[in-house]
Amino acid sequence: MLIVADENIPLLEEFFADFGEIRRFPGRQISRADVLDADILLVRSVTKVDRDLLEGSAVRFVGTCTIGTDHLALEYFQRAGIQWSSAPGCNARGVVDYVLGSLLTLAEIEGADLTQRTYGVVGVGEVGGRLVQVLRSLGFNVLLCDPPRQADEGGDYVSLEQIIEQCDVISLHTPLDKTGSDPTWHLLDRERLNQLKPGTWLINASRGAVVDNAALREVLTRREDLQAVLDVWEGEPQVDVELADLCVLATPHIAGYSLDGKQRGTAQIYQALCDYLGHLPQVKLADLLPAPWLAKVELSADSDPAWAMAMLCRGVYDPRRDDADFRRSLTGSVEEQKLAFDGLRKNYPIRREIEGLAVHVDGESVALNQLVKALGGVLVP
Ligand SMILES: NC(=O)c1ccc[n+]([C@@H]2O[C@H](COP(=O)([O-])OP(=O)(O)OC[C@H]3O[C@@H](n4cnc5c(N)ncnc54)[C@H](O)[C@@H]3O)[C@@H](O)[C@H]2O)c1
Ligand SMILES: O=C(O)[C@H](O)[C@H](O)COP(=O)(O)O
Repeated sequence: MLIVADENIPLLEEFFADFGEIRRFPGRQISRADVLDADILLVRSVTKVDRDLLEGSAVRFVGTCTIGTDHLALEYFQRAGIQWSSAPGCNARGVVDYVLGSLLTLAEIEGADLTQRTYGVVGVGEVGGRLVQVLRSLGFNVLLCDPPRQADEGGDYVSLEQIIEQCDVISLHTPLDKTGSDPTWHLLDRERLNQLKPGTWLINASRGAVVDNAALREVLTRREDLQAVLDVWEGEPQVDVELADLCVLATPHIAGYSLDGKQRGTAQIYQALCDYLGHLPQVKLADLLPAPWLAKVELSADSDPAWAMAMLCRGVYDPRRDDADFRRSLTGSVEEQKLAFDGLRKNYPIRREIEGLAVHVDGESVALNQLVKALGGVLVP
């Protein structure tokens, strides 16, 4: 069996070597010729997998080791009888950690109290759902917007208009969808961006085109009260440098790039391929994931909870480093910038997740115990 794979998929050898030959290519360059004889195609988000790529090839299974599926032509797969799988939720926690780190930076710059703000989560699926859970467990006021879920399940949802009207912080977690009953392409268009409440913080770690980037640049230029954090960009790997300059944090689509998230993505596609082929899975992620460098944190029971939150989150992950690396890369020619965007992602440093962090609180503190649990940490004796 021939497997063609994006070279940036971690643990390819460990998970897939037993199935046959693996040929690796840079994800953006996988071509018709490369996949012609392949049985299996394994990609990440940067490979557009459509009829142009696959027609006439032997590919019968496509696995994307990512949450997003906007790079896959799913209707064509169905017509052509090609099985596929994505990796739902694999790196959702990494995105939550990114949002938490961004909130800490925004609060520091603005002198704001995170407990006093109203949060709007737009898209309450794998990522948004986990984010809502963490924010609410921290005692924050959170409004939810998810028209498809609202239509299916009813419940405690508000409209995007209400989010824009009432929220101090808006975090976007929808898929990128140009069609359907609730399209998200330019969900935040010029009109909606202009309506943002004074002082709104806007975070986009979903897909670049969920926000009209040109309109955002124009609005941020006029309105100094707004603060934006962007991890994703229209036209990646090319980035609007002026827009990046206007953002508080700007990063090269790495919100979900925890080691755990990336390896989980591979493991989920391995499981899906085993199901497709009727194989009994032999490889377990738990045997491959290394122990985290930060093994355990000790907090004194009289620590200030706001300080403790910053320590715990930033001790595991602080997006300011990614922001600094990215900004340094935005100085060369457009071609150099595009290469740097991919280079920063390819050579991304090891980063782990807050969930599962072992924390010992030395003494009695209900507030600290609640904080650790809210962040997903594990209280240890
Ligand atoms: N930056 C990163 O590194 C990174 C990492 C992981 C995921 N993502 C992206 O984040 C997004 C969310 O991922 P997910 O796993 O939570 O997806 P998901 O499919 O689990 O959840 C998306 C939610 O958005 C809702 N939704 C759809 N259209 C909507 C609309 N018009 N308004 C409001 N809500 C709408 C859906 O009903 C669903 O509940 C995706 O675009 C994904 O590609 C980015
Ligand atoms: O959709 C996803 O899972 C994320 O956006 C993921 O971080 C994309 O990473 P890439 O496939 O571009 O390496």
